[in-house]
Amino acid sequence: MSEPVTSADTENSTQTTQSTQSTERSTVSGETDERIQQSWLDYDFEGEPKLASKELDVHYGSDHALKGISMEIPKESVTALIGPSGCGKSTFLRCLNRMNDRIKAANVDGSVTLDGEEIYQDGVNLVELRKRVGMVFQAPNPFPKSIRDNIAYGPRKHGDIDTGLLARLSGRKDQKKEDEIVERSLKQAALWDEVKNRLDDNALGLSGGQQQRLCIARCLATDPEVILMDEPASALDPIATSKIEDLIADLAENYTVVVVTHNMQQAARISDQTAVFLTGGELVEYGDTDKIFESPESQRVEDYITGKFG
Ligand SMILES: Nc1ncnc2c1ncn2[C@@H]1O[C@H](COP(=O)(O)OP(=O)(O)OP(=O)(O)O)[C@@H](O)[C@H]1O
Repeated sequence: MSEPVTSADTENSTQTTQSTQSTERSTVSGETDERIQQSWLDYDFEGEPKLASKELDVHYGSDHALKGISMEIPKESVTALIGPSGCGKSTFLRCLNRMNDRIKAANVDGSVTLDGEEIYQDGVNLVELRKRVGMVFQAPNPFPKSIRDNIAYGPRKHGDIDTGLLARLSGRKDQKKEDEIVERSLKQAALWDEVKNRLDDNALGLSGGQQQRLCIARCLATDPEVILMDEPASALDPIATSKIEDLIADLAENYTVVVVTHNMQQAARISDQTAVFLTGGELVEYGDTDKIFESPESQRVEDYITGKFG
């Protein structure tokens, strides 16, 4: 097991030994504060982790946004990342498919592995990585193209659908493959029945909830293994939100889903495990969702989930 890298506060020092590796005492604002150094790498689950971060630090210039995050994410499950605004949830999510590489000020140190392979090593093909680890954003962002073109865009770009001259001239076979991918992806995203008769309409004509399911279908079309979702339902009404939540539960049967949410009830409803980040970019607690919400180890986590701050 690797070294403890993340610290967390508790007042009730009844922590299980499962994730506690050493303790030290310090005084904060005159009050006794038990600081516990913890590694969340030993969160106990069956099988190999799909993703693992080790001692992951992110700076934006001099701003230390994530501090020594170590955790393992089980495959084919839903992992929720919760915590107050600015605690680094989105930053952590973006580390999992190297989207932070696109942010000039971002400096990432530490390790992230996908199926045991380091994604921060030289020579990693970022297009291939982001095909395996897809992403869905907060605001639905369909391309201003037809529903069909939105779904087929990725597979065409990755060469899963041949768009070369020969394919275009011989036509039918390639069209059949495209039709199959479009239908499969829309069905997986629970949108097929609503759009099957208007695949050539502009995607911007769909409702917000439909657009978000289209974006999920677009992500699924390239056959990812992991789906990262950054507050995928925060812009949607309750009915559309409930459809997205049902969809996330279904997707977890075949995909590893990591979802950032501000909504704690949503995290409790949809996730198998929950990671609680708190101000300062620390991962304070990580474990089974039921345990986190019913009997967290950390007083700070309890205060956060009971609404005392955040
Ligand atoms: N592109 C960026 N450039 C500079 N600083 C950034 C950038 N993105 C995030 N930060 C900073 O990093 C810290 C963590 O931000 P992040 O967006 O990851 O938090 P979050 O928990 O997802 O917040 P929210 O819930 O409000 O979306 C914040 O202090 C934020 O200001």
